[in-house]
Amino acid sequence: MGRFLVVGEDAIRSGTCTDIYFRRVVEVMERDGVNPHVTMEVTASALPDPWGVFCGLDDVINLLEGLPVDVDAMPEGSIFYPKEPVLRVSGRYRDFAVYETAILGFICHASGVASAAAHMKLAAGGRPVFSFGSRRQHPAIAAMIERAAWIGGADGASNICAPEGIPLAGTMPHAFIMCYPGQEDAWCAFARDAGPEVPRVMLADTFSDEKVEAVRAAACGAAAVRLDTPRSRRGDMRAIAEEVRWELDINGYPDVQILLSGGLTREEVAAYRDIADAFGIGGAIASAPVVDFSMDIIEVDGRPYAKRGKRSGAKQVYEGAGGGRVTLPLAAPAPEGAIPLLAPCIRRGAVVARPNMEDARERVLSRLPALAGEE
Ligand SMILES: O=P(O)(O)OC[C@H]1C[C@H](OP(=O)(O)OP(=O)(O)O)[C@H](O)[C@@H]1O
Ligand SMILES: [Zn+2]
Repeated sequence: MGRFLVVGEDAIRSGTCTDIYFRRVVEVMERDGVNPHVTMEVTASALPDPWGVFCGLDDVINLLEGLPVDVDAMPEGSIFYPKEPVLRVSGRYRDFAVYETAILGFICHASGVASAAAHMKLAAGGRPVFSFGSRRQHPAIAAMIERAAWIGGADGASNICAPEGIPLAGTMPHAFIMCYPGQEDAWCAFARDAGPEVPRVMLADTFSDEKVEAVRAAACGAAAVRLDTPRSRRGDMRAIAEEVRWELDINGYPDVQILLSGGLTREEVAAYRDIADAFGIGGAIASAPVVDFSMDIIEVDGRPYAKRGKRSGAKQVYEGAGGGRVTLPLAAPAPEGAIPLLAPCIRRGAVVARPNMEDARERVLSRLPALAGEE
């Protein structure tokens, strides 16, 4: 273990970062010479919302590359529904058993974040949503969090360690304001000295009433004000934002925008999207509940075989022209005109298709309008 309590890549890659029972049963099976060829499928029996966004496949492919397994999966960014297989792994059980923990960990966490970002994006009704919550998670996974938020549809991320290609978004912390004699000193310093590419978004909730500070910040060159009003003062946040809008307009700042942040929920974003110009979302995306995926044997030595509660046999998920979905046995004929969603990713250890972050994001964004009706 290095300087921080973080499990390193080697431990993950070697299968050491796993649940002890996998190691124990593999040892028993080794002694008994048991190692059947199995096919396992990953499904979520239930979801907090009608649908989720599949994410985290990139890490799974990197993990399994080179192992004697075949992997098929929905592309990252696919919308999935309860009980639909999103991933399938085939091989001799002992050759990949210990990786189940990491496989599930990668996709449960990333899919939870991406799903929350997508639902938040829908709630915002087209208004920009920025991922401000990497501070709500362990820093070692900041890049994963921001990648998943971006794939889910977030319009930018606050953590500098976000993967290349994700626009960085940030404003200013309250601490900055408090390091200057007064708000104007801080706002004017920011307006004057921040880099030319930095949007002049200024906090307008530190010491005085938001509508007063907003006009004062606008006078210091704010292009937008961020209202991060503490819960103890929040009351009717909508009314506060409406007043701020009114005062900015009547004082000659109709172009100064309003960015809301601070513990915002999906419901609040939906309620404020007509009065706010953008949202900074932390915990509601970064700390979203993980998707409760499980990984289950559904074939042994080529025969359908599943435990209670799971459907046996390898499956394919088809999407029809109108977005209708059906899950059929893999060997069944494809419905006319339907698109099969699970595609080969690894064949005998060789990667045949590698996820692409931008393709995944586009896959989500292209589906969001149709999904609005399913919220
Ligand atoms: O949705 P949340 O989980 O609340 O996080 C969203 C915002 C709110 C928080 O404000 P503060 O805690 O006031 O931090 P700062 O003053 O540094 O902006 C910080 O700016 C986060 O980026
Ligand atoms: Zn603050």
